[in-house]
Amino acid sequence: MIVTVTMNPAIDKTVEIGHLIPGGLNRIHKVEYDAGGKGINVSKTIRELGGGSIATGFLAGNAGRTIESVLKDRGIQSDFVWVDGETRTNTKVLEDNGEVTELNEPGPEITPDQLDELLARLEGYAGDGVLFVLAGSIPSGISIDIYEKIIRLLHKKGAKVLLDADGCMFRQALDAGPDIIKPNRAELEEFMGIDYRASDRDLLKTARQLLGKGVDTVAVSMGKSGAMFVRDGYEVRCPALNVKAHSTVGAGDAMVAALAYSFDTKNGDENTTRICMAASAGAVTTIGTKPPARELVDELMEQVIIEKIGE
Ligand SMILES: Nc1ncnc2c1ncn2[C@@H]1O[C@H](COP(=O)(O)OP(=O)(O)O)[C@@H](O)[C@H]1O
Ligand SMILES: O=P(O)(O)OC[C@H]1O[C@](O)(COP(=O)(O)O)[C@@H](O)[C@@H]1O
Repeated sequence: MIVTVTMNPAIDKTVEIGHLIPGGLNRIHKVEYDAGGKGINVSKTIRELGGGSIATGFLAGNAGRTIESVLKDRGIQSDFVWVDGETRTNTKVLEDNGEVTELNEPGPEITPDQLDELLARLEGYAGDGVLFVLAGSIPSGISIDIYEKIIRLLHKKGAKVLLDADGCMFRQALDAGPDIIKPNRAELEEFMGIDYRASDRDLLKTARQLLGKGVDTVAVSMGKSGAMFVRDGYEVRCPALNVKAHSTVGAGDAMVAALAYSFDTKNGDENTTRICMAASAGAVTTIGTKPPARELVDELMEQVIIEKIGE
């Protein structure tokens, strides 16, 4: 069983413009709305891949109701804690050259009781064979060590955790030894404390260090440069697939979904790598943050090139 946890869901509003003029008048020629937020995107992609998950976290207001009904329509079970205020809207400004500027809102305020309610629900789902996906930012009112706390809580119950977080939350959560992580290049560079582009060798070295902290699998996504998959006895690098890019927003979530789906279906290392590369490339071809269709993922899996990088 997979449980996705989205503490800070969002309606993703993708606006397409020719070229963004900061400080000027920008006319939008297309708008697309999606039920989003990292864990929710993961649940949507798992569904497309043919798997199932329960989506939980916090929802609020009209935007929250829209997200809940989208999930229902897609056949995804949801169990959110309802809070006051309004679930955020994240605006993605997509230019003709493919560049995306993201404006992500902070999200509603969460009270200690509401957080306790979510923790109780997570504990209720936890057990052997259950994978929790903890993904994305946290709304106000919640301290940055929350993922670390949740990982410890879930591990006590025998569950596994896939973490996709950035900044301090990522760093702090590592102390609890999440089982699978998917940092992107920038997140790993920030963790390494460097302000230049890390080489593949640097990224590999850091990924190996993370394995030493109790992490079982590190997937480092590197945008159009592909990805690296590192676990004990399996170290590979894959160039990105050649697809017609529309919006790269949601590509990372699709990779997380493929990792979770693979864990749940006990896919081997090579198949996991293939489906991660295919699902994430597929997500790049879709409009807004829509998940890729399974048929496309199957086609793309055939094109994945896996290069061994171990020394
Ligand atoms: N332009 C692209 N063409 C093909 N695949 C891409 C492209 N951009 C991203 N991807 C795929 O999506 C994965 C995740 O993208 P990335 O931008 O690293 O993640 P995130 O969305 O978390 O920042 C990459 O590892 C790659 O497989
Ligand atoms: O919780 P955060 O870090 O603000 O991120 C939320 C945003 O990330 C997304 O899930 C996309 O993430 P990726 O591009 O990393 O896959 C959007 O749907 C959402 O608006």
